Amino acid sequence: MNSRTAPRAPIVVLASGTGTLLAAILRRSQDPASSFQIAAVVVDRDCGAVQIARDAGVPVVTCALADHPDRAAWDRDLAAQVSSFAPQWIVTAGFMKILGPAMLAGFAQRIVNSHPALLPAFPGAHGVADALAYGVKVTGCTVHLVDDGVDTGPILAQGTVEVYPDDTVDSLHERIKTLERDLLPDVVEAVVTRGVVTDGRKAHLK
Ligand SMILES: Nc1nc2c(c(=O)[nH]1)N[C@@H](CN(C=O)c1ccc(C(=O)N[C@@H](CCC(=O)O)C(=O)O)cc1)CN2
Ligand SMILES: NCC(=O)N[C@@H]1O[C@H](COP(=O)([O-])[O-])[C@@H](O)[C@H]1O
Repeated sequence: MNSRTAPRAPIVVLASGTGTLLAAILRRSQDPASSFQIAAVVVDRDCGAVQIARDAGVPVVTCALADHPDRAAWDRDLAAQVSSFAPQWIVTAGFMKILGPAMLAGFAQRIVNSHPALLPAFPGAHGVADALAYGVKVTGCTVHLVDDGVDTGPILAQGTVEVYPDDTVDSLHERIKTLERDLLPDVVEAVVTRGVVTDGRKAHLK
């Protein structure tokens, strides 16, 4: 049985949804061979991710936009809360808020997001519905670095999913999530252990 002696890199996961991507990252972190640990889960609303974190004994912080006077104050508070856990990397796993200047300055090039479409196609909060409505035959997911745009950051990995004629948003999204639950933990392990080289728009795992 591999038993790590090296300290595990702390990461913070941001979530807003059912939390199945968080659960996948959590499972990977609990593998004796993994190189990272989840120091905290930060949510912007009450959601399924909260109970998943609590059941695993992971600290949960809620930072809701409605609890702040404006978006900039929310962004600053979010950055302060995340910083308090001294993470090496941040992962947005179904986090449904666009991060602002405070978060991006505080963690430049250290935020990884998983998006349920093949970027640059179908960015935004409704990527699966937009791809289905467009009539694409193939879609998928994209794991990328987060920048000041919306889903415009350098791409680290992608996976493809065939679209079936009878697909609904839910059936297609579930197949995409199945892909993400493998790809995102793989990328997290890779960025923690190998790091990332960026060259303009392009990014490569070392
Ligand atoms: N600065 C960035 N922040 C975030 C990015 C990013 O690429 N740059 N990715 C998102 C995740 N995401 C897509 O993968 C995404 C999530 C939400 C939205 C959005 O339009 N949110 C609205 C509110 C929607 C809601 O509350 O339901 C908003 O923030 O006003 C776009 C893309 C994580 N953050
Ligand atoms: N644009 C952001 C976005 O749509 N993110 C998507 O939210 C889902 C979260 O699933 P989960 O709540 O089951 O982990 C994932 O499919 C992720 O790609």
